[in-house]
Amino acid sequence: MLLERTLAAITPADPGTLAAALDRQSHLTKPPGSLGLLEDISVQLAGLAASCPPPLPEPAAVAVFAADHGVHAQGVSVWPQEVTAQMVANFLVSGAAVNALAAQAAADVVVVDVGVATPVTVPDAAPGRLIRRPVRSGTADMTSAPAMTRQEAVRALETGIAVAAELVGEGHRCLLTGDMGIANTTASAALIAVFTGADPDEVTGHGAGVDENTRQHKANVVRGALELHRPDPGDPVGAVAAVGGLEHAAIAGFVLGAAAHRVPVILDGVIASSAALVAAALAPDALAACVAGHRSVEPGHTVALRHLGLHPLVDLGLRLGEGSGALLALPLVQAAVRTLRDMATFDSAGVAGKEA
Ligand SMILES: O=C(O)c1ccc[n+]([C@@H]2O[C@H](COP(=O)([O-])O)[C@@H](O)[C@H]2O)c1
Ligand SMILES: Cc1cc2nc[nH]c2cc1C
Repeated sequence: MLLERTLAAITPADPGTLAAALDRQSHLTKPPGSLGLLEDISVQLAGLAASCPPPLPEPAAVAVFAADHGVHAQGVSVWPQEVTAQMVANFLVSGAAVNALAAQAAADVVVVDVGVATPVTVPDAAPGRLIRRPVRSGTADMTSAPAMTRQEAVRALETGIAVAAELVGEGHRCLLTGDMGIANTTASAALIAVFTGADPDEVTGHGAGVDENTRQHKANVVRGALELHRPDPGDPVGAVAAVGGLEHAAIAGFVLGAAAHRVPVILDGVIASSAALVAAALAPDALAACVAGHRSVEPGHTVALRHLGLHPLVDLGLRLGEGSGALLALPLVQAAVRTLRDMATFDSAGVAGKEA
């Protein structure tokens, strides 16, 4: 099975290359540590590629995984479910934030329908790329049934793995996660509560704009679903099937696929990080490929990042999704590799080192 083969292919960063990259960083013409997180990212990517310096993470592609959520029926979002399909159409005509930010960062955009509930109307001659791999038409309402079956969760995971393989096969050397799914911050909060042990109230936020009363209702919806299914963090497929979303499972697979190909993957916001919790529970070494693009204002995102041990590159008060925060971080990840690759050492530049 593709999932099992992918998990078996994920191995830790190369320790010798990590050491070589750390050593090179300490000889570059700057006070050691002065490039902050960029130094850490450059060392991480060297270890991932087992090459110092690592290849530049370009060209890049963002995959926007789109799906719908049965839990929408509980009144957890202020937006109608049809917006998911309508935004997919908008991505395909380049009208969304992801398109503008991808153009700025020179990244390709692919949209993957893993379970949009409303038929997607693709405008004539739309320039965008849509991969149609629906696993089912939206999830079931997690407050009364598992969101999906285990088999469906595996199919969504394997769809994400296959999309990562496709993009790497085309020559992409940096993958970015994106998501679109009305009500998906509810499923994200549920997953974060499962994998971090946090209380639902602590990890449930305002999503795409619910008021405080609705946020509290949303936290209670999450609490009810967790009491009903009692998802086990030791069974990540079962957990994502019970309270996750099709895009969450697909993004988890996308992360695993990137890690198996030893290509970095820049995570977007709270949806991506909740999916990364699933991926890391399946294969902890997948984290060697993960970079946190940004910190979303959604409270569960901070909790998930802390649990994953990831440090977000930018913190701009974003709460959009679509891959927006990952795209804004992409030039920073590329810059990190350039510093390790292109800077002179104290020796080569004839710059005096620190005094003893
Ligand atoms: O990326 C984030 O952290 C993020 C935070 C809040 C909302 N969103 C986006 O908003 C949608 C979900 O919001 P909601 O309120 O319907 O759950 C979905 O399409 C997400 O991409 C995304
Ligand atoms: C308009 C809109 C655009 C989005 N993009 C990602 N999530 C979204 C949610 C809404 C509501």
